[in-house]
Amino acid sequence: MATLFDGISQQLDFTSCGEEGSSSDNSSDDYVSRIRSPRIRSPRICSPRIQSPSSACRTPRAQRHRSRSNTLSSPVQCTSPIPYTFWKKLRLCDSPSTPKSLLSKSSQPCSSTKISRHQRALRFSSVAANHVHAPSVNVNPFTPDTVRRSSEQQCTNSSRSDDDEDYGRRLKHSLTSSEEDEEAFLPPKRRAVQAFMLSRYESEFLELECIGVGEFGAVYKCVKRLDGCLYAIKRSRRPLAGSANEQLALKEVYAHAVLGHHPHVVRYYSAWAEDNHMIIQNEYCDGGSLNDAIMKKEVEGELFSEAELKDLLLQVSMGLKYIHSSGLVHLDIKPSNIFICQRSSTSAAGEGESEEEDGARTSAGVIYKIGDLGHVTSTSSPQVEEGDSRFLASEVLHEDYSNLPKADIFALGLTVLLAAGAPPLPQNGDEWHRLRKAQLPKLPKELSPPFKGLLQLLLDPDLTKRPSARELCKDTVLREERTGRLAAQLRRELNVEKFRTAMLEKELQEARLAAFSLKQKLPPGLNPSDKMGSLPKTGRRLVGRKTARSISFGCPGLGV
Ligand SMILES: Nc1ncnc2c1ncn2[C@@H]1O[C@H](COP(=O)(O)OP(=O)(O)OP(=O)(O)O)[C@@H](O)[C@H]1O
Ligand SMILES: [Mg+2]
Repeated sequence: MATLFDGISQQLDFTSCGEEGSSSDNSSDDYVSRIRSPRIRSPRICSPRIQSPSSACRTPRAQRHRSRSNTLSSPVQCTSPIPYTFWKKLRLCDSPSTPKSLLSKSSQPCSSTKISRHQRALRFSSVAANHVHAPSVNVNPFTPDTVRRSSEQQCTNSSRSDDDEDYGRRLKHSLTSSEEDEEAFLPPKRRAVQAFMLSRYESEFLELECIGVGEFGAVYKCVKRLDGCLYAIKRSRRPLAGSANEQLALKEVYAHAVLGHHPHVVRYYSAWAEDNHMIIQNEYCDGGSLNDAIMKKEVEGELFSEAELKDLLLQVSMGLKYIHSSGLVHLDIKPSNIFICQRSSTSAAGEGESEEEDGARTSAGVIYKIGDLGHVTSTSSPQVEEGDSRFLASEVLHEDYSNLPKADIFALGLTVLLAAGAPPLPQNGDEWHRLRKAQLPKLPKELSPPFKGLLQLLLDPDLTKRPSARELCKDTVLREERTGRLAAQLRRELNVEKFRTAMLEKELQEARLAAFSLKQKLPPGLNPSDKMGSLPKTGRRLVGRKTARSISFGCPGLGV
């Protein structure tokens, strides 16, 4: 996030921030038509549900994966940095094409006169006032309040039919009576993801490159014009309003917003809808995805060491522990949804960071973060949209949602096996079933029996035997590496302190000897201690005669 973009000189020109009513050559129509031109053509995707292991695993995801290579190569998607002449027009302040200026124009169509600061403020407040009447506000289903209310609702009202009309009526009531706020937490008519802002994306960000294409859309590495930091901006592939994908997009935003900051969860900054596309601004992870790292190792003929694999498992477990403790489950854990930050930055440290996370930060210089929250759902009232069938636990396939966190643990086990060099996972067939019986695939390098045993446990068909994320964080097999590293670090620090103490003792000894010989050489009556009065003769001490006197020779804290 904090990396400065230095290849292109940024122009944040505040000097001409000015009068939005002033004339300009730039036509806003031209601008709007430009931003409306679709960037991405997506292939058709069929129904997302999985019915049985054999047919199932040919999920839309599988098709998406196949189509990804095609889409990746499309030059249309990977927009290169906007030419200078183009983005110069999109600067924050003086462009007539910014959302702000377009807003002003629309609210005062015939004005070509300059607008005073005061007038402008009034105009904006009247625009805001108009929006006070806008009725629809999304209800985030993952906030603790909503989860509590919806489960209470389920208990007390299990027989009630929740048809749309009913929700509409309740939502209407909730808007008219503050006492009926409770009602607003029932499933509302959602605010559609629609174009209600002009291109904030282009005015606030400079697109550098396309860094990934997935089910949801394309992800771009961008620099924010205002703060100069890098972000990953995820943009939905196709217009979303009313589409099934709208739900996925909203889920991702809801989950991010509720989760807040954690060192092992990709950080979320903002989200908005633009030209019917959902746009999500996330932390940019400079090491790419774990999938990229695995492929790179494969190409180079290298393997993750067992210590690295344990570190991966431990870090992702910490992220999962956080997600699960928030009453949510990820349901799409896989290498392409785990991101890597190479730097050991302070941004890795998040709120509520505990000792174990602190350890993660200082360990190997690589921080793993869970991303892509498009499948997140709550554990108490799950709405399951199965993720990639290759990583799907069989209980989820059989619609047993009683312990969904353990499905994440299962997927994490397979993720670590892939990092350990396992062959590509099957989407169905015998091998698919063997993995669900905890039969590990052949690995290019044997793992130690305790670690292998732990991985086997993660895949256990009896989900109660799979350790929870919390238990994994404490597991001695995973922590021994870290404990060993910590012990070595402490040993180094101890040695430094010992050396420092020895040096101080030596200096002290020399100083005492020097003082003693000086005292010997001086004639009686010229004893410096007498002159300075700091060392009165024993017989003359009036106070503290029985206590030993200490003298400092420039070694603070060390008494003689
Ligand atoms: N924060 C990020 N930092 C760096 N790269 C990212 C980031 N977010 C996404 N990417 C890249 O974009 C790819 C797709 O992102 P993401 O998984 O969020 O989208 P998706 O459409 O849900 O993908 P999929 O369908 O494969 O799960 C990732 O595999 C990764 O290569
Ligand atoms: Mg993904």
